Amino acid sequence: MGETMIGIIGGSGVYDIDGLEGAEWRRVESPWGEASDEILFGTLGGVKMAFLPRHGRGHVQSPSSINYRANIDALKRAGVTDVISVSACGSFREEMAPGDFVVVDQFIDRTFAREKSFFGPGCVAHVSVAHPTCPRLGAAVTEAAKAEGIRVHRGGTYLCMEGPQFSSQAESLLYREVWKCDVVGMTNMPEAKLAREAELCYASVAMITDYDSWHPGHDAVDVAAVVAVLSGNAEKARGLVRRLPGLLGPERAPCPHGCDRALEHALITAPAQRAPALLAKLDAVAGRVL
Ligand SMILES: CSC[C@H]1O[C@H](OP(=O)(O)O)[C@H](O)[C@@H]1O
Ligand SMILES: Nc1ncnc2[nH]cnc12
Repeated sequence: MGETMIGIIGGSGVYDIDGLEGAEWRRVESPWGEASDEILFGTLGGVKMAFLPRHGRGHVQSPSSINYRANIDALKRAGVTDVISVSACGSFREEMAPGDFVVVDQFIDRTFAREKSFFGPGCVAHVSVAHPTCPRLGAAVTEAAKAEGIRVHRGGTYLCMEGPQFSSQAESLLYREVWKCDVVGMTNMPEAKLAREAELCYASVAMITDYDSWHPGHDAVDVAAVVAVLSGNAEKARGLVRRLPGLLGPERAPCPHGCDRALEHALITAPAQRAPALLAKLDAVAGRVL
């Protein structure tokens, strides 16, 4: 039995969390470069917490400039076991209205200008992302949202676009009507894939801010519309986070879905052929199996 450390990745509008005992911002060095910001450490209800603002305090990183590898590596290196992302998203469903939360369970990755793996020449690995989110964590997040009185939908497909521009109406209709996606954002990929490579449980909460640009009864999304809904959503997200320690507890059993053993059969490079420089960088992410 290990110790739980809950990692929260805060998206647009969520640049800190409150109520942590012994709260302290600390930089975590990573061989993968600079994380988006320092990490806020502390405890909540006796459970260790680590909070990282995805875009940095003051929102300085764009979806394409975020160093997702450094962020996930820094969280893993700091001892995080479970990662919960809270993200501002557009909705493709009438019933997933601005102000609602959606506990995402699937992704379509349309990003193309990001580093997507910790592995590569000298140490090749292929993890499964058939089920990219952890159902145990998703259940806890759903329960936390319900306990906070948030309108929450369990399950949904998140279309991750490169951005930074919002979608054209034709893209919005394609994602909604042909691909049957539920929400759209710019950041959960490759974050979720990297969390899986790092053997971290990952859940994602989409905080709906708008109807993107498909809805005949609503203007196409812009930042002003997102920000108008964001502050209320951010308060709800903080309430949700405060409920998590009570639901997850300080002691952590192995993940029943195997997220924490994702690398068990993923490495394919022959041990004698593995590149020492890459292995050194993989110490936190893959040290368990190397
Ligand atoms: C400010 S609107 C677009 C911006 O908001 C979302 O960020 P996050 O996923 O970190 O909450 C979206 O992905 C874009 O980065
Ligand atoms: N409509 C939208 N598209 C992409 N990212 C978003 N973040 C919030 N709303 C969004």
